[in-house]
Amino acid sequence: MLPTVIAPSILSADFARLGEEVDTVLAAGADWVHFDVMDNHYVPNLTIGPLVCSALRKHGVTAPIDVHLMVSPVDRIVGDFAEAGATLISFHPEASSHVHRTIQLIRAAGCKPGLVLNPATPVEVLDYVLDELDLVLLMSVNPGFGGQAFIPSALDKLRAVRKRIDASGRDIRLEVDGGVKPDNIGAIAAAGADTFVAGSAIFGQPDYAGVIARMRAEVAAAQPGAC
Ligand SMILES: O=C(CO)[C@H](O)[C@H](O)COP(=O)(O)O
Ligand SMILES: [Fe+2]
Repeated sequence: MLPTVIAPSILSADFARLGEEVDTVLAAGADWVHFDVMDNHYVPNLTIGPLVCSALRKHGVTAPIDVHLMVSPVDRIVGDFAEAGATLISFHPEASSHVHRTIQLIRAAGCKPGLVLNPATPVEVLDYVLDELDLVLLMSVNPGFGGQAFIPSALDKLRAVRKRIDASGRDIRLEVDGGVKPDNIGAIAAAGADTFVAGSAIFGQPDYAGVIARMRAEVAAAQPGAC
């Protein structure tokens, strides 16, 4: 199992103080910044784009920026995010006419590619492309909004994807996104996730360091050997 990554979703941060919020959450022990891009087309919400990613880099953020593109069509925006300083770029297969090509586009732009599975997207979408990926992002809510409840069937799906990743023999991260909280992260970790997105659970209360520490402790208890 790869080392645990906690990736706070800035969707739930105070956008009026975004640089400060990101500094604070990283100082509180977060590993990555999860950056949700919504286009009011693929999902019924509109958020932030490459300008904001680049502004965070200019502000001095050096942590990995984990860009989750909920944008259709996706290809045209990949280069803009690579230039803006994205580290990882994940996209939904439904938003690409040629999934393999989009993965190559992300890698050629110098970023790590991830494929996102919605709650109703079958795991077979990973057939033929898993070996090309650095990350599988499994949605445990329908994309578009923060603060939704974790969909329990995501646990079985995590186990199924974990098996495929282990069988591949490659260091592919398994990230879970949506409704992750200190009281369910242990079960999520036990099902095979190593990378945890949490928005409202972290930014929704004042002690970011306390929540992150609790999450790490729950993961460590569920996955002996994880840190
Ligand atoms: O991709 C997302 C929504 O589409 C967000 O990353 C996700 O919902 C995180 O927020 P929360 O932890 O509050 O559920
Ligand atoms: Fe996300």
